[in-house]
Amino acid sequence: MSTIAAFYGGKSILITGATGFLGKVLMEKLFRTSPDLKVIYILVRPKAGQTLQQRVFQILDSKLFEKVKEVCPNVHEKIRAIYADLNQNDFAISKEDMQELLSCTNIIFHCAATVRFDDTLRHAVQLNVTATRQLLLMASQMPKLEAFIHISTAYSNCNLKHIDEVIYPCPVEPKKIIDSLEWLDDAIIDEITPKLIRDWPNIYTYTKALGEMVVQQESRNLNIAIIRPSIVGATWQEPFPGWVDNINGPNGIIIATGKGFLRAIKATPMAVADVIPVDTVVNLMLAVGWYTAVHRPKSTLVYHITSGNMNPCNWHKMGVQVLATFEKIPFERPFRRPNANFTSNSFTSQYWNAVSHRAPAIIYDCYLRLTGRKPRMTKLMNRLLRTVSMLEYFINRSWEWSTYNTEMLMSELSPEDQRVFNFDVRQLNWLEYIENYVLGVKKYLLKEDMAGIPKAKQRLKRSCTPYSTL
Ligand SMILES: CCCCCCCCCCCCCCCCCCCCCCCC(=O)SCCNC(=O)CCNC(=O)[C@H](O)C(C)(C)COP(=O)(O)OP(=O)(O)OC[C@H]1O[C@@H](n2cnc3c(N)ncnc32)[C@H](O)[C@@H]1OP(=O)(O)O
Ligand SMILES: NC(=O)C1=CN([C@@H]2O[C@H](COP(=O)(O)OP(=O)(O)OC[C@H]3O[C@@H](n4cnc5c(N)ncnc54)[C@H](OP(=O)(O)O)[C@@H]3O)[C@@H](O)[C@H]2O)C=CC1
Repeated sequence: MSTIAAFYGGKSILITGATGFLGKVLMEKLFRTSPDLKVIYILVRPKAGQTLQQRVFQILDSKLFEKVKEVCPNVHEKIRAIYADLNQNDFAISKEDMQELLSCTNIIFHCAATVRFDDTLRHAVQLNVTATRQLLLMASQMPKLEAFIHISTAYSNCNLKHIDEVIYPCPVEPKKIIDSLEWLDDAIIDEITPKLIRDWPNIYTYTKALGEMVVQQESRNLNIAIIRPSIVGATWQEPFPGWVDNINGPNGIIIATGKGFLRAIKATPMAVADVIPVDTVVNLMLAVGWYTAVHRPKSTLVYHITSGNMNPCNWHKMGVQVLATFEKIPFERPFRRPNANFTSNSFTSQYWNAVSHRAPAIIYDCYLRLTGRKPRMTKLMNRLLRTVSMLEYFINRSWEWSTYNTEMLMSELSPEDQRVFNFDVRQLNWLEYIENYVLGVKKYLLKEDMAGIPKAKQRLKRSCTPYSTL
């Protein structure tokens, strides 16, 4: 019997960000391995015209939860969705709900965040910093709380090259920033943002660093741990390979390349592609929750969950395998035959953008106009190139993350826990993982029918553009 799975039995667990990519996989694993847990409280806001209940039903009815329904048939009764907006005071939680959360919660997993690179400083601070402070305040009033697990990112200190499992101080105190955002108007905030974020590449990574500082400052006597994943990718093994549900990180690039929109990118081929499967991250989170609650380390431990130092893959290898997979399982109705070039030279990159991206988009829009249709390709291409430019920082550099705490934790697990909550990324076979990843993007994101593959392959054979060697 797994010690970790048994630990979560009978527990009341509070998850923020449960409707997000990581949150869903976390809930799935919890229900599957500890079906006797008492309840999972999730803080949810209504969204896109859906009520809280509709959002929960949609998640539980998805393919991701198919196995859970076999193991835990009463899963619907074990999820308690609580109306909450983390942007508001006290999260706009009702008094009764707040009372229940304060008196019953045993473990908190704080996953909610804005992960947009282009968010406003005001909104990103509100969600990634102030809301974290507010949640810690709530946690300090929970008599039954055993552990508070805060999810950060391995890139919260990406202004450094070597990153240890410690909390680094930020140049400006989070409290000062929170206070000043209360009275500064948006125009002034926009003006001072570059000065504040200094050598961080975007507001997201900067506010995640501030969030960690808040955790350190407001930890009181709580049992806290911080987890820093690198680029979270599709599932590796559980509940099945290749599950993915948003267009963040590599996902959007895989779609754009597979559909033939994107054919060149400014990337350093030998830079480490530090992708980490989402199920690996979740396994570590659950192991950390157990360890923090049971072993009560004296200080807040930081855990890196990255792939680069244990089992490195680079962008070249990843790109080659992604392209090879498009040959076997092409996406439907591509704009052009998928092709790819990596260049680390800015001039060459601009050349490719003009010749291989903007010009074909303009020509295609002319064709649409001539045939009486609305032009759309130039707009789409501009948006895509803007997205790519925001990711460039991360695909042209490599970082070294130390993983002493993560390795220590692995050695603390029983053989059974090492199997059930496997976060040993050395066992990952990249070629197999990437193939499943691309297949997952096709199935779960693009929702393309696998029966269409032979036809798509035939179409690909007829197009003559050769693949580049990257
Ligand atoms: C050609 C060469 C390639 C050759 C090789 C082949 C591929 C090889 C694979 C390798 C790829 C290499 C690139 C990988 C780069 C990875 C770097 C990642 C770095 C991460 C570092 C930090 C990690 C983290 O800690 S956090 C997670 C990362 N966060 C993000 O990734 C967020 C980044 N995104 C943004 O900030 C924004 O989305 C932005 C600014 C990029 C774009 O904003 P914009 O306003 O233009 O668009 P959106 O509003 O976001 O959406 C556009 C469009 O999509 C719809 N949409 C949004 N979300 C979803 C969803 N979940 N599912 C489905 N659809 C979604 C949205 O509704 C919009 O549609 P409309 O119809 O237009 O409304
Ligand atoms: N994905 C990645 O590559 C990486 C992610 N991380 C970290 O992991 C965590 C989870 O990321 P991920 O799952 O990818 O992100 P998602 O964007 O998929 O999920 C974000 C979650 O936060 C919730 N949320 C956002 N704003 C509010 C609000 N005002 N009130 C209530 N809930 C809100 C969202 O709810 P809603 O559904 O209503 O929008 C959603 O559930 C984050 O802390 C992120 O920084 C770290 C490294 C890499």
